Amino acid sequence: MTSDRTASSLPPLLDAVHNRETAFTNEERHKNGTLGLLPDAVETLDRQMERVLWQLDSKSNDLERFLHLNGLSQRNETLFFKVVMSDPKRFLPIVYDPTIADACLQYNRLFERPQGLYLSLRHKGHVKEILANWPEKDVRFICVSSGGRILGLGDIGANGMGIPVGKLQLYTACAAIPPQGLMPMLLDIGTTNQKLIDDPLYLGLRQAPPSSDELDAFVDELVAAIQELYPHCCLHFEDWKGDDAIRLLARYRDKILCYNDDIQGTAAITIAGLDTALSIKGEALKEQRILFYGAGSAGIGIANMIVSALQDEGLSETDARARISMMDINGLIEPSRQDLNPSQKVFAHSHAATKDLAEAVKSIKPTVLIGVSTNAGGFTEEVVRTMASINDKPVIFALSNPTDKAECTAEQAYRWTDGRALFAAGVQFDDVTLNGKTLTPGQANNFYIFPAVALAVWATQARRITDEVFLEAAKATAEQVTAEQRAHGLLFPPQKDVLRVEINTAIKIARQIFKSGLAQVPEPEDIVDWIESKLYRPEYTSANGQ
Ligand SMILES: O=C([O-])CC(=O)C(=O)O
Ligand SMILES: [Mg+2]
Repeated sequence: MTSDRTASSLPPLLDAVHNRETAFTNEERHKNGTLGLLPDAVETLDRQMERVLWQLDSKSNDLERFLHLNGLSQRNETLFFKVVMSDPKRFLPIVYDPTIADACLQYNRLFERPQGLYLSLRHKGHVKEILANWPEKDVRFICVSSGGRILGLGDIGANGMGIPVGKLQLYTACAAIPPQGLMPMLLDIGTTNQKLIDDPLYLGLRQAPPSSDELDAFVDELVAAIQELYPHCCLHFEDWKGDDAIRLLARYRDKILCYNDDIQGTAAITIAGLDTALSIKGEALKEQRILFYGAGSAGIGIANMIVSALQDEGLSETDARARISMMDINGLIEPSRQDLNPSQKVFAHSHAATKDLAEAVKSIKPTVLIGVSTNAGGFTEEVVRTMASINDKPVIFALSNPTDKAECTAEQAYRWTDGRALFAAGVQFDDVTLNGKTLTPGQANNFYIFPAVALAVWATQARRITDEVFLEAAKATAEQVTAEQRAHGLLFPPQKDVLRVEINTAIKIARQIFKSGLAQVPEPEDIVDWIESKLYRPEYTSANGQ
């Protein structure tokens, strides 16, 4: 991200990167020809933010606020980040999950201006030419989705573009990574979503997705083009269909700089939550019996990372896997199942076949129940009450999102366990008051992890991203929950501190990358100062290429 952003061929008021709008001084207006194109007042960034906050207050719902902020991001990038970073607890749920889910469902209808690179299967054989059309020449991260599994919404094809755009905004908002050099990408491979195919306003390819072989060949072409055009670029896979996600990560993880946020990022934040929950319970991970409800890319990713963490506690791989059971839409994963993929098969333990989660909970007696099913309400009263009868402090994570896909709500988890649950969800639920006590549910969302990983990877120019990086991120995140916060049942650091937390996490990860020999820059003497000096700040300064 060393390119010179001071030069631009766009008129100043149409160039979101350099635009200061009413903050252009009279002298600047003379120079850049905007005199008279702006009202008389010359304002500070803070004053401009005051206006945006007023405008947001006057909107009637979060989708309108999302659209307003999205428009702002395309008009004045600095002001956009100033607003979002001023109050992450308030704005993350607006620019990102859960509001972004509403936006993605209607993305083709809300569409005004393209915000990322659309790479259509139609462009097969010409991927490099298409990539070269992107105006920024020093691309450091590409967040790419096929739209095949967006959040808990299923396949929404090209409407999925909202996610790479939103995820990359979080690189900056949560870890102060400079926004230039970040490319959102939608790999338009078609969709199985007939409703969208039939919608006259749909913007993507109107055909069924290709075979996995054809898809892999297309992604191979993409990877080759990226390596040629952007040799320092990290490929961030996001929201692919489960099988594609697992297969593509296995295909590239040892060959190129890449990661899959749904597999590795979600796993890391879940491990961080488990770490905090177990410290509250005063127990070790190896003492737990863990049941997953959902066995797609997120479930498998979390399960595998728990296995790695258990191996670190001294267990063999077989013993570690024995502590994990999984259930999916077709029932408990056990050896008689004929439909299992290789990543699921290793978690098939002898047990009678069942499709009933409550029954599985009664017989397996898990201490930890993790929902990654997108089956809203899957954690029924019977399931949660059974968890409460087995455990003094049941650990219940209902990770499916957006809000209306969660396996249970925070209120249900607390009420059905008499306030004893150590609960987290993929989205933020409000505090719950029960018997005069206020309980604060955690948000086990990968936004605590992937921006920090990206900051460390960018700063160190890491060659590869290993699972150890994500385990380090999990550990560093959990460590930042104070004893006092733990005493209140908080499983994650407060969202208002997300930027500080992730910078601290990135520093720990960077140390680990240097130690592992995967860094491609010399280790600085003072790693803290070194990272701090690279951070983006939403100010109108020359440091931000203004
Ligand atoms: O985006 C989120 O909130 C978490 C995530 O990666 C997903 O659900 O795919
Ligand atoms: Mg995702």
